[in-house]
Formats: sequence, C-alpha cells, structure tokens
Amino acid sequence: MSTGTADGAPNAIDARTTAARLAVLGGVATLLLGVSITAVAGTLPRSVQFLSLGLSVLFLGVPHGAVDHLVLPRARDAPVTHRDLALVGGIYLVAGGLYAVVWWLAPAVAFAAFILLTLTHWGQGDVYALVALVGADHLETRVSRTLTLIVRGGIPMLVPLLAFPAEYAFVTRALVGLFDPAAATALEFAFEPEARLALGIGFATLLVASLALGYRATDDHGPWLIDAGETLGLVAYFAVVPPILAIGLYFPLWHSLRHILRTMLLDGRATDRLARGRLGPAFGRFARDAAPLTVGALLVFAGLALAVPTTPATTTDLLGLYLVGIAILTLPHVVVVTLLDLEAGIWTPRG
Ligand SMILES: CC1=C(/C=C/C(C)=C/C=C/C(C)=C/C=O)C(C)(C)CCC1
Ligand SMILES: [Fe+2]
Repeated sequence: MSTGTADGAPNAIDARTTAARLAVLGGVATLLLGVSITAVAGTLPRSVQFLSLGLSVLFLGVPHGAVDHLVLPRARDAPVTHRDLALVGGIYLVAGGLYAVVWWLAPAVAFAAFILLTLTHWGQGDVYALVALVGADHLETRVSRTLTLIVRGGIPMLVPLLAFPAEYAFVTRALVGLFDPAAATALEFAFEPEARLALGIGFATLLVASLALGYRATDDHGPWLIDAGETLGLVAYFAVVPPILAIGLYFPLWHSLRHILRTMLLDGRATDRLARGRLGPAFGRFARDAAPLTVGALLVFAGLALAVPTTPATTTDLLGLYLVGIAILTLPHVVVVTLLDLEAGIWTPRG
C-alpha cells in the first residue's frame, strides 16, 4: 500500500483512522451532551442555550472556516502563493459582499437562502466524512451522495421546524428583524401545521429512500450502519433538544470538527501528528493557522453590528447578528469547500 504518494502512505492511513475516530467521537459527544443536558435541565432558558452557540465563536465553529485560504493549495500539495490568497480573498469579498446586500434589500429572502445554504453545506460536510473517513461504499453513485447530502443537511434545518416551530419563528425574527421587523411575516406560512406536515412527509420519504438505497447497494454493512446510526441519532437529537442549544453543539462539535480534521489531513505536519496520536500539537497547529482570519471574522461581526439598521441591544439581537455574520461568511466558505470536494473527486464517484 506504500506507494510513496501522500494518500497511500502508512502515515496518511493512520492519520485518517485517527480522524475518523475523532469525527465519530465528536458526533457521539454532540448527541450525548445535547440529550443529557436536556434530560437533566428540561426546557432551558434561551440565555443558557445562547452560551453553547456563543462558545462556537472561538471554539471550533468560526475557526473551521478560517483556514479557507490554505486548503486549496494544500490539497494540490503546492505552496500557498499570493495568487491563492487573492483568489480566496476575492471569493469572500464578492460572494460575501453580494449576499450582504441581499440581507439589506430582502431580509426574508436572505434568511430562506441561509437555511438552504446551511442545508447544502452541512450535508456536503457529512458526505465527505462518510465517503473519505468512514469509507462508505454504499454511497457509490452521485445520486446516492446527493440524496445523503439532502438528508444529512436537512435534519438540522427541518427537524427543529417540525418539533419546535415557535423557537424557529423566534430565530427567524431575530435575524430578519435586524433589517426589517415587518419582513418576517412573509415567512409565516412555513410555520403553519399544513406546511410542516408536507415538509415532514416529503423529508421522511427521502430519508427512508436514502437509507434503503444505501442498504441495497452493498454487502458490507459496517459503514452503512454508521451512516444509519448517525442519521437516526441526529433525527432524535434535533427532535428533543431545544434548537438553539442543538445547533450550538452541532455546529462546533459535529460539522466544524469534521471539517477541521479534513483540513489536517491536507496538511503534512498535522497529518504526521495525527498519525502519531499527538492530538494537542495537531490542534495547536490548526489553531495557529486559523487565528488570523478568526480575528478577521470578528471584525466582520463588529462591522455588521455597526452597519445594521437596528442598533443591537439585546441578547436576541446578538444572536441574530452572529447568525447573519455566519451566513455572509458561509456563502464564500461553501464555494471553497465545493472546490475542495471537486478536487477530492467527491462528486465524481466511480459508480
Ligand atoms: C440557530 C437556529 C437555527 C439556524 C441556524 C443556522 C442556519 C446556522 C448556520 C450555521 C452555519 C452555516 C455555520 C457554518 O458552517 C434554526 C435552524 C433556524 C432553528 C433555531 C435555531
Ligand atoms: Fe463549514
């Protein structure tokens, strides 16, 4: 197996095994933490739920995207040049800038787009983890991967709408209200029982179809079991854990951790440390790489706070600001991760 290439070297294989274990561990931690906090504390005050989301500003969440300028050259085993930095800077400026304008002009449209964007992005993150870390050979076609993307991304965006519509509406108003408090009424139809029932039935159908298709696609059911276990675990999690807390744990510990591990596997030194089980130094290197643009993201949040029409005064306003800031940073982040996916052949499977 030792071909001398980065991917086939024993070092890379050990590192990938460590990454896969950490990804599953982060996933289990998300579900157990969320469910046990909810079981012990019951309905948590929003201020307490905000805490978990607040931690993600510096802990795993925001930093996971702060190495976007390094990942594409590293994926090609090339040095990071000024051209690479200019390209990623340009993507952030243009995509983030244009999307910011949409928040000002049509905040309800921008919010709906944010939900779709997050669905796509969190779904694509899980498809990568399943294919590259878990070795999911039940996802050998583009159709099955697309279905998995919709299901995995759809769970965090749809299940809270079905289980906690009032909280969902509250968060919607927190974001849209920063720009135009009246505009959120355009989205009220989505919280009606009929709309939620239709969405629920449609989504449950896709979920069952996706797992059934995967089950029939292979004889080795180990990776499929991990996929099915994670999928059903996430449905249960988002059905019972209050949504701000649920997202506040999922974003850093599930989505961001998986992406950080992916970026480590593109980086020779971090890969080496992962392979030797030296997790502290591996994460230390990531933290150093991510520090400058995490500060950059904080500046974006501060600029946004000054620029929005409503002067942010309450914790609800802060929640809205943080999420609008994330929305604006996520669109360019998705462009970079999609380029990374294409580079890694995630969307050109053999099957
Ligand atoms: C907080 C929260 C919501 C939205 C969260 C979103 C959309 C987060 C997106 C984060 C991203 C894109 C991070 C980057 O990877 C919902 C679902 C409305 C339900 C109520 C709680
Ligand atoms: Fe991400």
